[in-house]
Amino acid sequence: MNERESGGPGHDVSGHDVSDGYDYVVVGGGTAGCVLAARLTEDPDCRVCVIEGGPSDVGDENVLRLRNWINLLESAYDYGYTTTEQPRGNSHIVHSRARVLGGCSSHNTLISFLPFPEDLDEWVGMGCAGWDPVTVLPYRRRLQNTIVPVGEADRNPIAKDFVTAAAEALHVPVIEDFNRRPFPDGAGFFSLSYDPATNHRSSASVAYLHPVLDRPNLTLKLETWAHQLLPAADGRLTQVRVRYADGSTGTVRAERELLLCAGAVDTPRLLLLSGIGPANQLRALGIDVRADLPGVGENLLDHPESVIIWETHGPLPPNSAMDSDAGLFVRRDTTQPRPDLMFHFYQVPFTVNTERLGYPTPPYGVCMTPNVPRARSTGRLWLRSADPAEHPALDFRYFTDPDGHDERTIVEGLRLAREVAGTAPLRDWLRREIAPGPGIRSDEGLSEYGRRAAHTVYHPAGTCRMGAADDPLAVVDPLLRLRGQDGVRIVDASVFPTMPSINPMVTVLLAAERAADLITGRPGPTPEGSER
Ligand SMILES: Cc1cc2nc3c(=O)[nH]c(=O)nc-3n(C[C@H](O)[C@H](O)[C@H](O)COP(=O)(O)OP(=O)(O)OC[C@H]3O[C@@H](n4cnc5c(N)ncnc54)[C@H](O)[C@@H]3O)c2cc1C
Repeated sequence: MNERESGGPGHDVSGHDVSDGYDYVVVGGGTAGCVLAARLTEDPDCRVCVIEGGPSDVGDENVLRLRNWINLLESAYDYGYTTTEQPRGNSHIVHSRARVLGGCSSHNTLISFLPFPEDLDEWVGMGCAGWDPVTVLPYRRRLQNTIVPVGEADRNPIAKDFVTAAAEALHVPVIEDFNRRPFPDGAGFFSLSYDPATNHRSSASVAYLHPVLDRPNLTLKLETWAHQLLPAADGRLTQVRVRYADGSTGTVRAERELLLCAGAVDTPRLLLLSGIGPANQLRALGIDVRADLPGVGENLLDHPESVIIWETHGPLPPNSAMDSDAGLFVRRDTTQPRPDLMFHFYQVPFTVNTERLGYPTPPYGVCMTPNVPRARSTGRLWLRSADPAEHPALDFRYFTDPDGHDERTIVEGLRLAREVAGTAPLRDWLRREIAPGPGIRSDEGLSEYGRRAAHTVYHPAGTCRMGAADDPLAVVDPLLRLRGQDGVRIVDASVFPTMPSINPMVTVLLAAERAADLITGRPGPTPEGSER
């Protein structure tokens, strides 16, 4: 498997990879990469190579068992990116990104929401023709993941009581299936990509790759790190330099296209290391500029959240799918059709950020994590050096939007969380509020606490955004082709021009399904009038 290079950078080399080549080389066997690899190898004559930095998930119960997700954070399955100093937020957030086949769909919580039609309308408004809801949402019928509402046996009594209390306190409906139709607000158990009988993931890897691993036209190169894109002899950018697990290096060539699916941190990182990005930044690091694309690494999006924690009167019943099985959507701006505040309810106390601020960890507890569905603060990512091993800098610029929308959303979220907690039947489980504590009630106090205890919902996106030809920060066109370079497309969360209001994994899956059609020319699914 580990072919050694026999030529220099920028030239064809005579190793196995380059002489044989593949039709498509998928860089990153993550959420989007698994979809593409499975779809493209449906044609037995199409040879596909997947380069994945992490190990296989096949037979690995650590990964496959959904409820173990929290133990994968900051483990050997995690690249563990950090942030730059966040003057108005929390500088200590670790941005977990999965290092395993299936990518983040192999270590996330698999909450599965379709994007709202208006989320996709926004993309069209940003110049992304062809990404309208009528075209994109019917791809839900192509998704191979098993997406189901949390199973009855996994519905913990306290989570049920949270749903009842939230609906009662905030006058929102209880929603049985969040994916049935668009909703302005509501409380309920989430839909998850999992098997309720076994608690096994229905990740992109499980759903798309496991069934086709024996296809002779599919090659997986695991624990293999892509660190530079190179042109082939014809000038097309279709070669990629890789480092194998044993430290040897090689070059892998795509005869048709390179498909970058390394995610919202590593796809722009790879482009920058290949001399594609803001020219001044690259020159300052001594990297030869191949293309001045100012948008690479810009538009770093996320869903920021905060946390409010209660101690419970005693231990909770143990059943759960993944400890955050229910949630709440609130629409504060009633002129809008979509919610503008979301909560996850955790039946465990999530104290990683509050402990650092000096709050105690209760023996038994729960928390709510209000988040900002369409945050207005955007950040950027850049290389710290030309060393491919050094992590890039991630500056999310949390809570810096000039009109204070993001901070206000968190403050109002903390207040609404207290209303829910004060409502029966949830109220009867709770002994006392641990963080921020009942003494903190002013807007200023709640904002200060909410921002310092803030976390991420782990949804970075947008760093190679898709856009029209006249968008100076667009990195790919609406066909996902890298601007100004022949032979490369990007298919992952980095192409999102704006953040969908919901947890984004299904949007990544839909985008990858659509990308497979864009690549092969296969027609998309027929539109339906009432998709969802
Ligand atoms: C802890 C956590 C919880 C989350 N929970 C949810 C949730 O419940 N619901 C939801 O909708 N979203 C959730 N998300 C977000 C969601 O999982 C991601 O947005 C989505 O999976 C991203 O898909 P992707 O294809 O863009 O990237 P990824 O799935 O991250 O795939 C990137 C792949 O590329 C590989 N790679 C990266 N760089 C290289 C390189 N240079 N060479 C070779 N391989 C490389 C990585 O190993 C990885 O496998 C969560 C994320 C995390 C981290």
